[in-house]
Amino acid sequence: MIEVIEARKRYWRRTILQGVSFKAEKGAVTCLIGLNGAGKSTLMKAIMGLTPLTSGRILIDGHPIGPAVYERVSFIPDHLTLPPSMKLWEGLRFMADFYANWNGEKAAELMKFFRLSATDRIGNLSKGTAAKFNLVTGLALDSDYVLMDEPFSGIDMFSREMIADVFASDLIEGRGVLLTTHEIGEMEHLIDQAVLLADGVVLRDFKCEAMRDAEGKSVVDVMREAYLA
Ligand SMILES: Nc1ncnc2c1ncn2[C@@H]1O[C@H](COP(=O)(O)OP(=O)(O)OP(=O)(O)O)[C@@H](O)[C@H]1O
Repeated sequence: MIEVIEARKRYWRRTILQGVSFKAEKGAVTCLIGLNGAGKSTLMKAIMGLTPLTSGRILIDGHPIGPAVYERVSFIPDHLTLPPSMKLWEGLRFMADFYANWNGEKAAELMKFFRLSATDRIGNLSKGTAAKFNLVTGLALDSDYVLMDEPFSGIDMFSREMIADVFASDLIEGRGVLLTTHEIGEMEHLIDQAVLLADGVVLRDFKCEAMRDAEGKSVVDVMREAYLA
């Protein structure tokens, strides 16, 4: 389980997170929702140790974040970070050389799943294809948790469906997924838990199925209530 406990973050004089707490369970898809600038990416980066919290704690399966736990968590940012001059196969080789927990078989399976061509150059990929390759590089790491920042952003409907299929496949099963997205409508059925952020605090934190069963509300319904109230 990823536990974020009373996370506070200040950039200079601006307070972005004012005591955010939530849990993202293994085997579940947890979605961080918030309007632009709510601090979603900041939280993701803090979990990966890429930006320090001003105060608060983050635990992965009970252990404070640090080098020992990073192999168990992979982070898929909202853009590809591999050099544009590389061909896809070179990017995969780079990942294999760099990460001890790289799983070549999984990478090959994902390349096939997304119908990507290993001889294409990263810099020439369309936005949606780059997003798919970005997912390949993150999901082919054998990690217990996967963090994804806006995996559906700017991607056409069919590519989104393809990415959604990965969520339902054994490539994800058993792992904990924490993602941010603006495209909540179509992706709602993939999400187990939603955490709504605003003004640096958690407005709502709920299990989607229980919310549907108990109150007949979709995630979008709860978002309307929370953000338009
Ligand atoms: N390095 C930084 N220095 C100063 N301010 C920053 C820095 N990084 C982020 N911020 C500010 O922190 C706030 C939260 O940013 P963050 O990227 O976490 O939001 P977000 O919820 O991911 O937004 P979006 O939905 O637009 O991606 C924003 O107002 C942003 O301008």
